[in-house]
Amino acid sequence: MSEESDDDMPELVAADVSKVPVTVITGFLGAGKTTLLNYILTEQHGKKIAVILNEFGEGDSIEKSMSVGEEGELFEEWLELRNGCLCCSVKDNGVKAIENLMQKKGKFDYILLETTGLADPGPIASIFWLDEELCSDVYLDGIVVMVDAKFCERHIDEKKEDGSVNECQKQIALGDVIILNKTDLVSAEQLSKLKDLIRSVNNFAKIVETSHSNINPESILDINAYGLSGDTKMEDIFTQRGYSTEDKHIIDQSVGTITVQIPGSISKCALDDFLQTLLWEKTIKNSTGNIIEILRLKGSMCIEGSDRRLVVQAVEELYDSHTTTVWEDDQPRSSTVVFIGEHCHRILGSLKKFDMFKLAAVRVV
Ligand SMILES: Nc1nc2c(ncn2[C@@H]2O[C@H](COP(=O)(O)OP(=O)(O)OP(=O)(O)O)[C@@H](O)[C@H]2O)c(=O)[nH]1
Ligand SMILES: [Zn+2]
Repeated sequence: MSEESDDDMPELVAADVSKVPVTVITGFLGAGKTTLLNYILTEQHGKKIAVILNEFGEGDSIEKSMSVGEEGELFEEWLELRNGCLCCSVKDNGVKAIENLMQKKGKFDYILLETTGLADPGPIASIFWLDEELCSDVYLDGIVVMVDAKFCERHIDEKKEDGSVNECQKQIALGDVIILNKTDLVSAEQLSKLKDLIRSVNNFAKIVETSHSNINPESILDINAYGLSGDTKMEDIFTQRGYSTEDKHIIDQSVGTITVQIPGSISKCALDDFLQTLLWEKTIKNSTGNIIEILRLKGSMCIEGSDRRLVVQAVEELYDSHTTTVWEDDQPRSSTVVFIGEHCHRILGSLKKFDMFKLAAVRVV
């Protein structure tokens, strides 16, 4: 055991069988989310899955269908959800839906939640990730983003009047798995170009190509993207996912991914100090003078005085960390941090002002 405070002890959520995983399915209007849920509910996969459709439309209150699939049969119930913009009011509605659902615990072992096409998955993810009451029942397994292979390029490139990041880029940035759907409607060349484009925004997510949302559920369920079982592969990312956008035509978009590796160990204090400046104070600028706005961050850290890795996860301004696996004696000690967000290019100079990044090497993608 390491000698750390209780705060640093691993919350072994993944090992807690009484908790139900939630996968959030997001993606642009008409990308194929409902088709995916229908497909999963009728496939034989040995799981009893509860689906929450959160398609808010016009009107005051909409009846929502919730299906619990059990050995191919569908038990249908109706959940009443109040209407409202998903981004700001999903907390009440989403939590209520899950709470109702939890009374039927035992009848299902997995929850899939479909958001509206225009939703920002950030706030939704934070609810399932960090809401204390809810988190005793469920945990966020990951965010799956459905991308329409035919129209994504147009959406990703859209400029918002206020200059903020558009929904499409935001969704892609927050995706743990990105499903490139409707591949039947594009050529191999278009598909390859689109993949480059997606990689230029989020180079960390797994990309799966499908048509008619026809997917092996294993690629999107139980992915444990919030790393509670120990993200030991993080260190390898720096060398393995060596994708480079050099020589490729990339649109003029500001959201991107960079991976930074720091040899040796760093102090927990220095890490917290950096994360709070980056995520809360938001005062760190890149070399072009633009504030770095993080959408998603993941880190596997080697902390001074600890014999275990510390996994850090952030979604927008929220972050959380927990100790995971033990460092083996022969493993070189290092930390890897993946930043996904706005103005993440050319940030090494700014990072090096923080002690923990003095020795850092960076890979920009
Ligand atoms: N050609 C083609 N059509 C598809 C594919 N996947 C889904 N569709 C069709 O696209 C339309 C939209 O699919 P949905 O599954 O309703 O998409 P959605 O993301 O749930 O849409 P919203 O909830 O309105 O945002 C439907 O008519 C589907 O049949 C595909 O791979 N290829
Ligand atoms: Zn839908």
